[in-house]
Amino acid sequence: MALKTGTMLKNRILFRQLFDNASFTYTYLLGDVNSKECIIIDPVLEQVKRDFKLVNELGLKLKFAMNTHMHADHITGSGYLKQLSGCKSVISKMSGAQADIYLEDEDIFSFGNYNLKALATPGHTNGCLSYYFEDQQMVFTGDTLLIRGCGRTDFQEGSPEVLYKSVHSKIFTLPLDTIVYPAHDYKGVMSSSVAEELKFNPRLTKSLKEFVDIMNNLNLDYPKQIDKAVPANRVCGLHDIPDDIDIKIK
Ligand SMILES: N[C@@H](CCC(=O)N[C@@H](CSS)C(=O)NCC(=O)O)C(=O)O
Ligand SMILES: [Fe+2]
Repeated sequence: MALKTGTMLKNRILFRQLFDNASFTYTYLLGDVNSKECIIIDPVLEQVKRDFKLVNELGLKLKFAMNTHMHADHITGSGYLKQLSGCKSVISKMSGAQADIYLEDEDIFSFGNYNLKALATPGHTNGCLSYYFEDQQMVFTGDTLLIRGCGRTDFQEGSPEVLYKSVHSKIFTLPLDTIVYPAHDYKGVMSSSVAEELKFNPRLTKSLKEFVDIMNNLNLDYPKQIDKAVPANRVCGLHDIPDDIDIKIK
């Protein structure tokens, strides 16, 4: 039986930050307590059953499974969530990935009584979007802006110059107390703020020239799942996963 929620604080948003400890990915659940509509941002395939169980326990109805970009390090849970819930999948038009709904810069989308705005923030990939939730002073930055870091720019059409411009023009211009929720953190930090990143981000506080130099010398290994994740994510992740199949990527 679904939990009864929202009896005291009618306008409070239902918000959960969920974690996948294999890929260090944060998945976000946002729900409208009144209408019961909810969305999920950046679901991970291996965690779909956990996330969908939570949606049901909270008495919510999933409207959109959204991605901030075509991920390279994990397979999105969008396809499987579609299969389980009948929700629509959402990604940017520029991502080159299949989805039911495509967003572009400044597009507004809603769940329940709430609106979010898509901000085109390319640089990590061409199709990176950040999702700005002005009403709750939140921004979901995907891999564009990480906490004290940023997405790498050495594959998937990455460009340090483009990423620098995206962050400075689209994220750092948001109200200073906007809370930044990234797609990953590798050090256990869960959120930041625009003010904090403007002051302490060791990459993006530098000049463009210094930033480009840093990004061109990160020398990171490619994500372990890249060869499976990108082709799967191009078709909205995997669908129809039977119960007896171990969906963990070896
Ligand atoms: N070791 C991980 C991949 C780590 C990684 O490359 N992370 C990406 C975001 S996922 S596309 C990134 O942009 N990192 C930036 C950084 O500075 O770490 C794996 O094998 O999956
Ligand atoms: Fe990424």
